[in-house]
Amino acid sequence: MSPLVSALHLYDIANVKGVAADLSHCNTPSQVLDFTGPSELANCLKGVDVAVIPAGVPRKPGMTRDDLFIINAGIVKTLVEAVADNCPEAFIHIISNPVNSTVPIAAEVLKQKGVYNPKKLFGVTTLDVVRANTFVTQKKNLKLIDVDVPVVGGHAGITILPLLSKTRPSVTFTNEETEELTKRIQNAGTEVVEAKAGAGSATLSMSYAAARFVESSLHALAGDPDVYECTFVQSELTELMFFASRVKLGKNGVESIISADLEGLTEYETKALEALQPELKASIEKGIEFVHKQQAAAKSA
Ligand SMILES: NC(=O)C1=CN([C@@H]2O[C@H](COP(=O)(O)OP(=O)(O)OC[C@H]3O[C@@H](n4cnc5c(N)ncnc54)[C@H](O)[C@@H]3O)[C@@H](O)[C@H]2O)C=CC1
Ligand SMILES: O=C([O-])CC(=O)C(=O)O
Repeated sequence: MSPLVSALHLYDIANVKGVAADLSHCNTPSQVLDFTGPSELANCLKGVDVAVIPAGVPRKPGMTRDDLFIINAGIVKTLVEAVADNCPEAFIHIISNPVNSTVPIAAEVLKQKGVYNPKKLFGVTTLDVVRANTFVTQKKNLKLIDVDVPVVGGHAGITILPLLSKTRPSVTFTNEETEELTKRIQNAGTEVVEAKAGAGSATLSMSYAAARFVESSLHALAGDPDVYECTFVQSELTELMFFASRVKLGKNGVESIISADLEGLTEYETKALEALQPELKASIEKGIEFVHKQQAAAKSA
């Protein structure tokens, strides 16, 4: 790995074994980073090319991802402020939920700091693709390495939309299979939360997904011309300000958004795409409003 390309997982580095991380300039042990204060955080962020933010509380059974907003919104805002101040050119990967709102929060913070680059802010939705690929592989007796299902929309419930008709290699599904697989992929996070019965949400699979997305980012930064991932980014694919889709990654972040995935959708996918938009719009607006309210409160204080 080029010394210029370093990745910093802002918290719980042990969770992302396999991520290429250059933490030599940090004073803390690299296994578990426990930032003791803003100056240590600032030191660790200097010169970082990829900053990953997974900090925050996970769900317990019965909660939606949106129920985490009340705690995680402020955490993400604070950490993105630190990224803006110390490594404004970095790719920023937001894992903390609710991703549908925390990414818009991050965008507003970066705008306030005058360093927003929409091509370098990513909501990490890789786990949805990992799950879609796994479940399709199991259902159709394929080889996991061959399968790629684009997952678009957002990262919560019905906003997660696997485009099964666009599966590569080409696979056909009955209506029942499409419905069953779509629901399974949309509910997979909740399935894990319930199985863990209060002990948190997906961690190992998330670590794998985070590592995959960081590795793809490092390849893009290193000049690899063929890097594609699904991610929740500022987008003009729909009327929504942010939308997850396949994107081509390059040295400067998002090089292009792959619009072809939304062409020629099945009737099921078209309806699901329409149905997800009001919920996703509300989550995006909630994130933006949170930052604006905090800004107004700070001004009047
Ligand atoms: N985007 C995705 O696909 C996924 C997102 N998640 C989300 O990732 C987040 C973390 O989940 P887990 O790692 O399982 O939770 P966890 O409880 O195991 O770890 C959270 C970490 O955040 C740290 N933290 C809490 N407040 C902080 C602050 N103010 N500043 C810095 N660090 C702070 C905690 O000390 C802890 O180390 C949750 O919001 C969860 O919903 C989890 C899985 C998948
Ligand atoms: O479901 C959760 O709370 C964690 C998450 O985002 C996922 O596993 O996809």
